[in-house]
Amino acid sequence: MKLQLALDLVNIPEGIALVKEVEQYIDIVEIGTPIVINEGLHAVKAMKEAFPNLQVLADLKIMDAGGYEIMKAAEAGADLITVLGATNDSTIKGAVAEAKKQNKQVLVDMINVPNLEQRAREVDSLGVDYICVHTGYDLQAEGQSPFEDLQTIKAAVKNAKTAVAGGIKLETLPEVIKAQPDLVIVGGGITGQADKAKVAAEMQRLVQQG
Ligand SMILES: O=C([C@H](O)CO)[C@H](O)[C@H](O)COP(=O)(O)O
Repeated sequence: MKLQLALDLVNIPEGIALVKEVEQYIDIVEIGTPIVINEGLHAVKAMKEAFPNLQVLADLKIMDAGGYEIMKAAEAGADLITVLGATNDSTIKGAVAEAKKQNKQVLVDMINVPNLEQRAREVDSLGVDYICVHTGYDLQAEGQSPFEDLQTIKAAVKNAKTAVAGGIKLETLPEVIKAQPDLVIVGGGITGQADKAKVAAEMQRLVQQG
């Protein structure tokens, strides 16, 4: 099981400073969608240059032009790129084909997919690397969480690895780990803490313990 730190509400220098605090406790650093919107793919390039030993995920949430957008993220140095499960199969197939060519990985974000079980099975047959359940900020604010959805995809997905994101905190991490995802994605649960290194270290301990 791996731990991914999601950076969302920071600029490039703030993001690099933050990762320096927790670098040894994480496997993957995510350049979140808000950063890509603010700073472009330069943020991915800057993070990869600053931390060549970490994997960098570009949270592009690709909805169309799958092959082209994967190619651009790969050029910037991304190791993993997100595509939305809500899009059509052609976009996902194009993304997967380009990612394989570039030796990169595709994480499909199932945010707001209504027929989760059925769509997870379909997406799983398209050769993607990860299928991720995700409760976004707006539904987190309404009290929702991704924990039940994680059980659903764990039962449905046979080929891809599974991932979970959305409001995970140190207190809720043991519940998440019980469902045995391959990847746990944490943003505010680390970035919003006063002692980020302490929380990240404890999260790493729990995740590695499985
Ligand atoms: O993907 C995310 C969100 O949609 C903003 O782009 C976050 O990175 C993801 O939800 C993880 O962050 P937390 O919910 O703060 O753990």
